[in-house]
Amino acid sequence: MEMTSHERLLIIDFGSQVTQLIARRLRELNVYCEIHPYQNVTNDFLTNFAPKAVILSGGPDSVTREGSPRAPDSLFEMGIPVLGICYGQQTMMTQLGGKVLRGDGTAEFGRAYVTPTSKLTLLEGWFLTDREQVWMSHGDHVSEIAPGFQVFGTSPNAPFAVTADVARNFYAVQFHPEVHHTPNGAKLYENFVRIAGFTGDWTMGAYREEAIRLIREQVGDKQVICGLSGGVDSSVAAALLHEAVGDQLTCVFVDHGLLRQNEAEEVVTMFRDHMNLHVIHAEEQELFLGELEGVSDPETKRKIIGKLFIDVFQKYANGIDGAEFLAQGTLYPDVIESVSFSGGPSVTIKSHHNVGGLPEKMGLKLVEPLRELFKDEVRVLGAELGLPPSFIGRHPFPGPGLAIRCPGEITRAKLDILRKADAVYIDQIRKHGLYDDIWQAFVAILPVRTVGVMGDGRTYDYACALRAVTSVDGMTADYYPFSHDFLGETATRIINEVPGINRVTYDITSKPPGTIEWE
Ligand SMILES: Nc1ncnc2c1ncn2[C@@H]1O[C@H](COP(=O)(O)OP(=O)(O)OP(=O)(O)O)[C@@H](O)[C@H]1O
Ligand SMILES: O=c1[nH]c(=O)c2[nH+]cn([C@@H]3O[C@H](COP(=O)(O)O)[C@@H](O)[C@H]3O)c2[nH]1
Ligand SMILES: NC(=O)CC[C@H](N)C(=O)O
Ligand SMILES: [Mg+2]
Repeated sequence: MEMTSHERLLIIDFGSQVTQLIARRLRELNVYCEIHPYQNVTNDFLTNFAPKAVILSGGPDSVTREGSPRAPDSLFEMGIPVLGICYGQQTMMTQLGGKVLRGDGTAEFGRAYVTPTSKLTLLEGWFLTDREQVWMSHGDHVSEIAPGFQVFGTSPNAPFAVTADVARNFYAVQFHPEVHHTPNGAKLYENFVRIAGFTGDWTMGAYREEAIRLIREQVGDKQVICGLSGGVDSSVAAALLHEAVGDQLTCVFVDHGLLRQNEAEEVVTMFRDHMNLHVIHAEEQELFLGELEGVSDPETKRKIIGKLFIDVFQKYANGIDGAEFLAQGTLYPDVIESVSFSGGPSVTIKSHHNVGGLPEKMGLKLVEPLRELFKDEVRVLGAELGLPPSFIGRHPFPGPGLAIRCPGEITRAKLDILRKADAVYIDQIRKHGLYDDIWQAFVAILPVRTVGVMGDGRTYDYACALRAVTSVDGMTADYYPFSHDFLGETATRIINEVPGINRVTYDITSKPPGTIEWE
């Protein structure tokens, strides 16, 4: 589904680890943008996409290497503003007649300071002092700027830190304005989209209207099955579909035996009684747990679960006359990560069950009305649709559920222990009023047993890890700084209240280098 009527900005991805942050900064400015890997951006693609401006991302390759990626040459003939970042700057210079060198001891990794050398609209409001902190991550450097370009800012190891051809609206910077370590970097994007003439027409109110129209167009008079988990994404997707096609919608809530304590009852009651949705409660515990028996490899678990989800949706669709569509709450980060499946420049970290885990041939056609959105945008849309705050504010819960919080082999006994521990932990978090400060929190049961002493007796039980992170969209995350008192009290409660656990640890890994889930 494409949102064609908005002003569009194109981000050409050269494989930087932080490309999605460029998209985030733009979305915050109410500018619609899409990221596409450089391989896909041909001259024809550019013409069809009709961007109002283009940003070239950073990337791991070196423009000095023969055959390294380039932007399509026609880009520079389109008469639209272009911003090149790091690798993007380097390829722009190379393609427009400048020079880039490798080595020479001018690498910069980490913090650096840029000093302005003349006034530039792109930098307006940026230099609050005589220099700005930026984040650099480059081995190559521009040694000669292209004809038409001028220097507007320098850093000790990047004499061409900010360059521009003002007449053609081409801008090129060596640092990364999209990361938090460039504290005022958002200002550059704000100036860039202003220069390009964006009006900021990307709002959730507009999105709602347009999504409803597109769903109606796509679905016609057919029936839609919606995978409903009770999570934020599928709840918002279901509400949107319900508004669009009314009783042509049937939601299927799959209980795969990997849900949290009381989750099934809560979700089914909420949607049936309070939202008037037609919900099928699919009791498929035996199917999922049976297929997962003896499996301990994380990717194998994910693939099995992804396939079974589709089998189950298909099974229920077969029972409904005219059911041709499957709706899912897939978000933009899921899509970005799935790019690597189609040969994009970045590597696959894990297969999200609803994208990478999908079978190649499917009988049902997908309806994914949230495909362009980040999590925080989905929450705004949910509020717009009138979902209760208790649902909009829920912590995310992954489709594969407790399977990926039980590293190693999954057993029913371990799942029971995990459910109890998780319930105590979340209860603690709520009691201390911390739920809304935390982006996601859960317990993982570890595949080790440890020795303890309780009531003068020896115990030999499982260890568990508590996880709690802060984040905006799950793409990067920090661990939550609980007080020691909170951690101590929670550990005591879990050990006292949950038979089978005798040791509690707190996971203080950020993402990256860790991921949020354990598998
Ligand atoms: N137990 C389930 N039953 C039916 N569909 C599910 C289930 N779990 C996940 N899905 C489907 O997979 C999609 C992706 O799952 P994901 O966990 O990313 O989203 P969510 O559960 O809707 O929201 P959240 O990320 O807040 O948990 C969901 O939107 C939903 O369509
Ligand atoms: O629906 C989902 N299907 C999946 O296969 C999946 N894997 C991870 N997650 C959720 O995604 C966010 C980022 O997780 P990671 O840092 O562990 O990759 C976190 O919010 C995770 O809970 C998933 N959600
Ligand atoms: N972060 C980047 O885009 C790096 C570009 C290029 N690989 C360099 O080392 O200079
Ligand atoms: Mg979920």
